[in-house]
Amino acid sequence: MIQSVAAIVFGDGSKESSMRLYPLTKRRSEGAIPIAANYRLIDAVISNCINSNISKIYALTQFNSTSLNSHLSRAYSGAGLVGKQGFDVEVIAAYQSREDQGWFQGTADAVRRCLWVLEDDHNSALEFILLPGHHLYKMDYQKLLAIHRNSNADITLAVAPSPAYHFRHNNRRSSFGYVEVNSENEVIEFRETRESEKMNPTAEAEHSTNSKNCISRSSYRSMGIYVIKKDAMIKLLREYFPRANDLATEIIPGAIKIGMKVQSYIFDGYWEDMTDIEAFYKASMESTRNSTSGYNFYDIESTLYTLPKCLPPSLIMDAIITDSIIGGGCILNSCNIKGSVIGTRTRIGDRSVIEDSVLMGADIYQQTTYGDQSIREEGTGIGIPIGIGENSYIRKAIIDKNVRIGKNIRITNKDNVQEGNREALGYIISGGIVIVLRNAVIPDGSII
Ligand SMILES: Nc1ncnc2c1ncn2[C@@H]1O[C@H](COP(=O)(O)OP(=O)(O)O[C@H]2O[C@H](CO)[C@@H](O)[C@H](O)[C@H]2O)[C@@H](O)[C@H]1O
Repeated sequence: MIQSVAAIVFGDGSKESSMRLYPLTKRRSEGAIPIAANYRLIDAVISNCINSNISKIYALTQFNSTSLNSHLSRAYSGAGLVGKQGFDVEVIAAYQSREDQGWFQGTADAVRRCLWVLEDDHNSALEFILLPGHHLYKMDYQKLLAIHRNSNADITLAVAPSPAYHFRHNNRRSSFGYVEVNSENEVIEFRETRESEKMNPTAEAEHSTNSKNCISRSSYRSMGIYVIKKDAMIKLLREYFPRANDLATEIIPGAIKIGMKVQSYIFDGYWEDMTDIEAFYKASMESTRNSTSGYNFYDIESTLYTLPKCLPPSLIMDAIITDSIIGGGCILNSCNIKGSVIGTRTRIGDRSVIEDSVLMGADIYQQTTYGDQSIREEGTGIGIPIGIGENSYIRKAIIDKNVRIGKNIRITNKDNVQEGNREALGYIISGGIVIVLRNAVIPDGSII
């Protein structure tokens, strides 16, 4: 068990960052979003820590954190639950004190205000690995740590290739870190680009190859993953930049400026940073295919851990299912499911068709009163049980948890709307994908 390093996982800090995956983040933080039927996004980064033998993990949580805190403490506290002894996930929920008033103002402020925990005598960590809690990727952090130690860096950033690709395919994201490195992969420039800065991708790509000052410079995207020496972290946060709130916009560029050694670790594996609904939808669709691209949920070398659930096996009656993943405890009648993710405890009625969709399932099995057929009123939501009713058709949609969808409905984005807020009706359209809100009721016969 490696004790000299501890992980700090960022839960979700602000209203702004939570808007990226809205409405999935309406009542939960990004890391608590269900993925691939059985898991939560944060399971990927916690599992990376466990599989990299990093035994001490702090999770800093703040915004909409109830379900994240609950998941982390039930799945990973007390060690034994995921079958791994000696690992400890400690949730540090945002707090206020006599000295520290107000909420955490950003990633740097959050870490600074937890330094008293991180500096505690029983904490033997000499390095911290700082990790966003909602990215989907598999990384052996020991490789990152080896680069950090071998280069004797104060800070090491994990970076991904192809910034130009990122610009083309992800122009909706609010910010990202642009990293330029020399031939030794030492970071010589780090710039956080906000949405307001209109950056021309072609010009950026050229800049990286035509740069005059360096013989060889390459540009990368920061993954928001940093290893920092404990001493450097304390000095940066307390002495050099005591008022800085953000690691990416203030601390990392500041460290380079004052001459600290900032190294890069180039990661070329699958990485999805879930910057918007389309990215989440794409990653979910990839999970239904047994291809080499995308996140490998079936890799026995690096298990994806989560909260073990006591669920019965899925009951599949006369259903036709292709290219899909089905979570535990589902009840699937004579339905047709294609290219979809079906979350735990999903119930689908006869003759319904689900295509290219993500169903997040339910927290409970239907109780008789609310879903009672005898009190059902046609054309209203009254009496509709949790799940998908009979003879319904859903295509290219994300159905959040505990949704009650009636019979004879169609959710296909029939008017091909790209962006639309219909929260009052129980759904939002983002990037052409219909997202039905958690706990929403879609009455019989609805057409979306
Ligand atoms: N007070 C707080 N408490 C707990 N958690 C908090 C927090 N404030 C923020 N977080 C969380 O910390 C992570 C980093 O969030 P930021 O909003 O600072 O950066 P962003 O994700 O835009 O970009 C970052 O990640 C991209 C890659 O996705 C990089 O390119 C870029 O340089 C980097 O800033 C997110 O998981 C966020 O939810």
